[in-house]
Amino acid sequence: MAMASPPQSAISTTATTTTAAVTTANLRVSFLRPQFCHPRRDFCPAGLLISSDRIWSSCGDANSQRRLLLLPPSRNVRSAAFAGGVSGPLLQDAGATVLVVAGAYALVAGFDNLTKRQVIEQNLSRKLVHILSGLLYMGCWPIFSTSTEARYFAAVVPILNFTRLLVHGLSLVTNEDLIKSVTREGKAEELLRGPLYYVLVLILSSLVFWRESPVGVVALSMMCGGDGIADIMGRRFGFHKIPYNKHKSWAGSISMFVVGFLISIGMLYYFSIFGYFELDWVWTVERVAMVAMVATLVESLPTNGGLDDNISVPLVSMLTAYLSFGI
Ligand SMILES: Nc1ccn([C@@H]2O[C@H](COP(=O)(O)OP(=O)(O)OP(=O)(O)O)[C@@H](O)[C@H]2O)c(=O)n1
Ligand SMILES: C/C(=C\CO)CCC[C@H](C)CCC[C@H](C)CCCC(C)C
Repeated sequence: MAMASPPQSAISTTATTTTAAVTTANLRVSFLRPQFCHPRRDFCPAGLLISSDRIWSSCGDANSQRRLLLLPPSRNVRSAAFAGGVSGPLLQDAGATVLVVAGAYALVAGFDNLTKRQVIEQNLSRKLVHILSGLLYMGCWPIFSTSTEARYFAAVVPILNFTRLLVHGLSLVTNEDLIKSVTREGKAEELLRGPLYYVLVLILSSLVFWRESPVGVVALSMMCGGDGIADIMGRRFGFHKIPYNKHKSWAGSISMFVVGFLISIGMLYYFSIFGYFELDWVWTVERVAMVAMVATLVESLPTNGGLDDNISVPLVSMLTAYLSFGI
């Protein structure tokens, strides 16, 4: 990220002290429009704009459209679980990891059970697992501690699922239940495509963006909620096909745009409640709408069996969100 390089003469003692005290890994971020910038600020060498209680990072020159507010972990961040200092961050993260691993296992087993009992058909089960697993996974992020290592603990869950998919996909171990819940045709090797890419994206998002950036939150919302609903709605109501792709329908794409947009806004609001970032909502709605539009367009394109939606949708969402949000 390009940081403004402020004049050396403008460095204040307060700025230097505060900068030293704050490590990047422990910072929370806020994306605000220029008019939200704190009026009282001095420059420091790292490109951080220091105010009395907040640290601003400039993503360009002084007139840049983007401003990034970095906050040290503080009283503002709410921990959803294991509150209090008794357990310590390590224990909290270990507990949260065990809980989410169990949740992931229960989700897949639960949908397998529903499919076996013929409560829902296999394809609907697969799409509901697609929608719910990523969204619930993201929804669990606040139960991890505010420590630097928290994201690595959280990433353990998709990493374990990655290993599980690999082992079963390569038929090293056979588990018909897993195959039934997450594949289209019930073939083991299918685990090595869509589902594997899906968990890879979860790993990437938690390690790179974590809960501190709207980029990962929006990309996962589009992949899980948007792309998942396009299939469900498209298969049921997709009578009118898109002119350039006879396999996709207006109903699927419009549902993807609307639901992906709403879930993205909902998830951003959810994380802002916990204080991980603050957003100017009018500005955010515009940008999320743009990301949803680009992701929907890319999803609707013919691929001829090429690029999987679980790669194209999150990657293009990340890129668009990165360009529009600024990080
Ligand atoms: N914009 C969209 C997206 C999907 N669909 C419907 O949902 C089905 C599955 O779409 P998609 O998930 O893109 O297909 P595949 O990649 O073949 O399947 P999957 O990703 O689920 O493995 C399509 O055949 C179509 O009926 C649609 O109508 N409009
Ligand atoms: C069917 C899928 C993709 C095809 O488009 C999704 C596959 C999902 C994985 C097998 C399971 C992933 C679990 C998540 C990493 C964690 C979910 C935790 C939550 C608490 C349920």
